[in-house]
Amino acid sequence: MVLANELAAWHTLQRHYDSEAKQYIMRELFIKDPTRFETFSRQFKGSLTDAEILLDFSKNVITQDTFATLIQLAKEADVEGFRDKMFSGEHINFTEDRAVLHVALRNVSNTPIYDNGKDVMPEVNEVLDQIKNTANAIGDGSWTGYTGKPITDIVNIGIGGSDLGPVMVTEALKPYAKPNIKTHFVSNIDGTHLAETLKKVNPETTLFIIASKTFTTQETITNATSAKAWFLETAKNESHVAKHFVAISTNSDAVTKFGIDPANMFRFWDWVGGRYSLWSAIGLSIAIYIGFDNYHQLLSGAHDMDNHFRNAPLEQNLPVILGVLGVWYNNFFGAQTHAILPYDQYLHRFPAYFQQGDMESNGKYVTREGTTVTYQTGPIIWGEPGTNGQHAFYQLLHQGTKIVPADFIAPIQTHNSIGNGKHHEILLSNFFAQTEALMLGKSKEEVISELGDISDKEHIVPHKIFLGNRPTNSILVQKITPGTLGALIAMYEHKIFVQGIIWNINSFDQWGVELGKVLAKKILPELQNQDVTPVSSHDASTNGLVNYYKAKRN
Ligand SMILES: O=P(O)(O)OC[C@H]1O[C@](O)(CO)[C@@H](O)[C@@H]1O
Repeated sequence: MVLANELAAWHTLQRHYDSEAKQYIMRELFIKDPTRFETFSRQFKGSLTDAEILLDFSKNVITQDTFATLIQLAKEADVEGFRDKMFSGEHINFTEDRAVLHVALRNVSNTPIYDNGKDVMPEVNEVLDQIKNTANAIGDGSWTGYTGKPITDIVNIGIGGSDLGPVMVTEALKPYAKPNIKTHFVSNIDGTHLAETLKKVNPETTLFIIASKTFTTQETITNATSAKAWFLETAKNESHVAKHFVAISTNSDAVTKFGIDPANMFRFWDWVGGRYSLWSAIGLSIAIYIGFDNYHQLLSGAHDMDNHFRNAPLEQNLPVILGVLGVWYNNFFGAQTHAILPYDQYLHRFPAYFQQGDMESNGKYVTREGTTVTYQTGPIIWGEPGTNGQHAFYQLLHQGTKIVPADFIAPIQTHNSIGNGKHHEILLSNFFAQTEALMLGKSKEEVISELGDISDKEHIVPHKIFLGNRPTNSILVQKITPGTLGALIAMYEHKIFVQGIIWNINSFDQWGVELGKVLAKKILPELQNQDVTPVSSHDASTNGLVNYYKAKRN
């Protein structure tokens, strides 16, 4: 595979950008083409769930030529070929020699999917049954604690992909929560996270889910060990652990060594990347919280989107469209970041979830061939829910010096139609107004005509001008249901896939998180050592910081 910027379509895009596209003014493009919304919007409708998504990408700095060439870029990068390799279990995560098969976990149509010649579906379904049985037993109160009381609280202990997905989804699907179960999440090694959670729960009625693909992650194992010690302070007897601790992992030896009964282990496989693992048993807390049927809808919504990604022509394909538009701004306009702005309070962790999903996948400078890229790769992902973001950072979006392409996401129907729907209409009026304002801007003439007599106000005119022409996608869904959420998440996962293929990087490993972990393990014994002799094994700054800490800590 050649570098992305060696592809013919990339050169065409560069010429197109230099010669005309960088001067495109969206408000003029809209005047020229009254059908621009119809040309640049697509609809997705799930067949297994109620998921419906409208993607309006007409407020982008593109023409039909731009769009056709962006799609051509995806073709030349062989997005379709790599997509098919992913679905057929090829080891496209070649640095770890692994298949990338999170799609198998939501393959509710149950067609065979192979890894190393073996159909993975029977094992996937076995674990799915185990999830179902556990979620049902906790939901109906038949899973009881060591004193015979039903479980009322779930504490998921995990970090990164073993935390962010369940946190985001349980927040997003709160309207579907079972009334008798509360969920809590402990991820940070900072003891405060565990301590504050333990204050809220009772050992007799709490189930701890230890979620770790590797079961070696320092934060998770330390938190799990402290949680077990806390539990045993009251329960006293080790044999009670079986009713209160389950594990989700690929590492059964480490789970057994930790003291969790193998019967209480939910397995998953090395072909599930951590940041794609909410579809595996890592989603157990979700299934317990919203019930298995809703959890199944979540998987089905994602499966619908998988089918769309596999089968829709590229120019109709939502993940492909989002992917190539991101490349357009990242690589031709020099955008450094991409904002995800959900106009739905339930989606308040959606941007944080895709910080890992996107940045751990595509934050890489080495190509699949091991050379250094000569172009930008993954953007910085960030965002907050609307309208809070408006009152915080939108000033920069509207009048700052940086280009920030943004996705605006909103549901047509709210779960909370309080005030006779007034809140939701105000929310949506802001959703529509923001993308309009970002695109249109406000000219000098408009400012002057608004101000009327400007004789004593001329100096403020420049401050009130909005240049506009700031690109956004509007993503309208019918309602945040389990099916819709599943489809939305899968849409973004595949968008990340498309971009990784175009940039010719491996989106499925994460070597970049290792170095800091290794150095922390070297520093820990130096902190544990009470010897006051200053450390000198690091650079001057790190020595200085460690020694300052050691001198001041007592
Ligand atoms: O599930 P584990 O093995 O505890 O890993 C947690 C997280 O740590 C990482 O490996 C990197 O920090 C993530 O990819 C992963 O989601």
